Amino acid sequence: MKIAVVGTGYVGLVTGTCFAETGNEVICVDIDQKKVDKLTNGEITIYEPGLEKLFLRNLKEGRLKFTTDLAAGIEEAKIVFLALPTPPGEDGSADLKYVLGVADHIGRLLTDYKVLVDKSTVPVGTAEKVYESVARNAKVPFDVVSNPEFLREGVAVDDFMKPDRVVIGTSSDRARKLMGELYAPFVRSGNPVIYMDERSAELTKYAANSFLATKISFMNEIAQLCEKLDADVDMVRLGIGSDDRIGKRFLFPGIGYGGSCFPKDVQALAKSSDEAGYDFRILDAVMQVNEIQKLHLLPKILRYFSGNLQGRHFALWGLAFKPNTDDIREAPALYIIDALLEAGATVTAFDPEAMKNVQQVVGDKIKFAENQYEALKGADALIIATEWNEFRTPDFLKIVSNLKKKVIFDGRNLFDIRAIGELGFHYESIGRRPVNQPTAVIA
Ligand SMILES: NC(=O)c1ccc[n+]([C@@H]2O[C@H](COP(=O)([O-])OP(=O)(O)OC[C@H]3O[C@@H](n4cnc5c(N)ncnc54)[C@H](O)[C@@H]3O)[C@@H](O)[C@H]2O)c1
Ligand SMILES: O=c1ccn([C@@H]2O[C@H](COP(=O)(O)OP(=O)(O)O[C@H]3O[C@H](CO)[C@@H](O)[C@H](O)[C@H]3O)[C@@H](O)[C@H]2O)c(=O)[nH]1
Repeated sequence: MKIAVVGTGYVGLVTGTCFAETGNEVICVDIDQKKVDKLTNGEITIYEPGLEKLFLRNLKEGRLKFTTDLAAGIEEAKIVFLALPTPPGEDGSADLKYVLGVADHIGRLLTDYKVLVDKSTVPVGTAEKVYESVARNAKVPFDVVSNPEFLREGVAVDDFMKPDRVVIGTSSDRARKLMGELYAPFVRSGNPVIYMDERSAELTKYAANSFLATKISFMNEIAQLCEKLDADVDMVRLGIGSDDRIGKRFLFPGIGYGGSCFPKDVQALAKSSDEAGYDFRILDAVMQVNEIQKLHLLPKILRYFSGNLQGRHFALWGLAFKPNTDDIREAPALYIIDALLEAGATVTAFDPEAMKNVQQVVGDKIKFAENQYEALKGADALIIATEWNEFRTPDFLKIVSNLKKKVIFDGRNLFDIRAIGELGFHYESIGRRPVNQPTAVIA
């Protein structure tokens, strides 16, 4: 089938590549000429494990093309995906200017029936708004479908190729049939395509992200309580996660959720709810807890250094909002850096993929190291903000020989408490007992 994907960012590129991989002819459209040139020349524009191989194969075999020309891009497509940004507006609601702007433009370009698909995360009622924008100028029939995307960065290819479910919101039999054909190769038995109306599909996306964010904030509160009651959150997590009704996943406490989706989507659902005259109390708590959690390590660090970080130097492992991505949007590490600098400390950071992006934001306010061990040189303590695999099993001898003292503040609970205690580290993590708490105040 011939399809077009408008917006070739994270979701657009994964969507286009994966549809090409299942034999479709895909044209991706973007307004960013530089991005389109790079992609056309075989240079991938996002870091996503496993994507480059598929991208290059489909580009080479001619199933995947890129253009800035919307008219040419959609001309022959039966289905046109809109994978455009929906950033938070000033009041927290999703800003639909990109989606509705393109919809308005597409109305003028339609020459035959097409299915237009909202792939972006959009509030309830957007499919109707898109329909109206297109209809203002369209002279041929068309349908608008809501098909929210549930992929996670870092495992996006797997999530797209083997989705837990595909949600398709449409009230048109014609659109339903075409969408069913397109997704047929992706859904295995037990992982269904779920058809519903457009509004329910739109809400499903926000409900999924908000529920997952709620799970995380809930566990972060349990972790806070563990610290107060001298319990261990890892034990509690195992204890509750083995109940199928709760499930093992997304129960990991840490320094809060970040990324381009959870923070903006929880906020947008709260705003939609407000506008609908419903006070969604849980969401307010989820956001408040997350704000507090991002800086949960700071009081621990301050306490260890007797309330004064002036002149202290810290090594920071991890900048991306989670491992296997270079994405730093709403990354907790950025909040920690700001707080440390404000307290008069200095920072040398290392991240396998995200250093370039952070450098663009913070400039020379912090230093960047070539590798994780170089970051430790002369530091008073190591802070861990992202759970990259290479940080999980480090060479502890190298840590000891580079750090000034054996002190680690771990925002992702990477190390076994007993093992790290035996190595003589002062180690503080999230919701677990501190190891080797000094009895004397550190000068
Ligand atoms: N990133 C994720 O993991 C993820 C997962 C699921 C859903 N989503 C949702 O998908 C949507 C897109 O997110 P993203 O992360 O891919 O965004 P992104 O910012 O990475 O990419 C958006 C792309 O759209 C392009 N663009 C902007 N205006 C355009 C126009 N008028 N015509 C053509 N192209 C235009 C930009 O140049 C950019 O390349 C958002 O609604 C987001 O909430 C994102
Ligand atoms: O137990 C957990 C799991 C995750 N996180 C944090 O939660 C954030 C989001 O993680 P994840 O969901 O893996 O990343 P995203 O790529 O942002 O994916 C989410 O947002 C996407 C965009 O909407 C959706 O498509 C995905 O289904 C949804 O998982 C990150 O900061 C993680 O560190 C935790 O703190 N504890």
